[in-house]
Amino acid sequence: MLEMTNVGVTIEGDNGSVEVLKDINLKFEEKKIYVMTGPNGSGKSSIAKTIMGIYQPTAGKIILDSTDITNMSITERARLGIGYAFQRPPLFKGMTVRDFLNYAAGPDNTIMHCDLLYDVGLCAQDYLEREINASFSGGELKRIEIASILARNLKVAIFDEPEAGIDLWSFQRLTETIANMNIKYDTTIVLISHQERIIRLADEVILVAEGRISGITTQGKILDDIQCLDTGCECRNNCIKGGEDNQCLIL
Ligand SMILES: Nc1ncnc2c1ncn2[C@@H]1O[C@H](COP(=O)(O)OP(=O)(O)OP(=O)(O)O)[C@@H](O)[C@H]1O
Repeated sequence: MLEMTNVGVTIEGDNGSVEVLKDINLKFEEKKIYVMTGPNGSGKSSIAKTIMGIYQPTAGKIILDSTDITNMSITERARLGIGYAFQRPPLFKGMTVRDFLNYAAGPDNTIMHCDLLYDVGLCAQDYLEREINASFSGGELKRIEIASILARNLKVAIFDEPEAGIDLWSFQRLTETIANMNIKYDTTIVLISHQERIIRLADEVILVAEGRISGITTQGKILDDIQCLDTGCECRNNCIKGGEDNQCLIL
């Protein structure tokens, strides 16, 4: 289990300090799928980065299976089995897709490169020997990043807006793959998303607002709140139509 207790994060920048997270208390259990959702700028990615060690807590504790990881580096946390697929994946110049997946999976791995790329909707033959440079589209980069997380047998896998840039056809396969990862390896999965189809995967939905946890609820409750009206052209309550496939999004 991964547990955050009273976690706060303040970042020192050129224009003074910014308190990005305040008093975060969360428990992520094994084998469960969590979806974190909330308005833009509410702190979802910051929670993910704090779990991964990219941001260091300025208050509170983070415990993974009774090990205190609060002050551990990104590398140490990665070794313990925490993985984070970025919202905007970085480029890895000079590395081919094959090298990158091998690096992610670690030495002596037995990963099936073709299967991994298939799971994210890419054709292995077209991609494996290509260098990960600026010639890749945003959607391609995103899928390769997700494949690198699927390559690892993780305790906690965090996917930051996995749907961004992924077409509708590949999306179906991707959600099945994420759900299978959860069953096959007992991985705790944390998905950051505004999408109804992602929320449908959730055992629990975590609501984030203004750097705090504003609620923990079920997918049923959230989906009730964001269902479209029968006319199919409006969303209820505090939601609007948007996104690439014109879904209802939580404001
Ligand atoms: N390194 C940083 N320096 C300064 N401010 C930061 C930093 N990281 C995050 N913030 C601020 O903290 C707030 C939360 O950002 P975060 O990226 O966590 O939001 P989010 O909920 O993931 O948003 P989105 O849905 O738009 O991706 C924002 O106001 C952001 O500008």
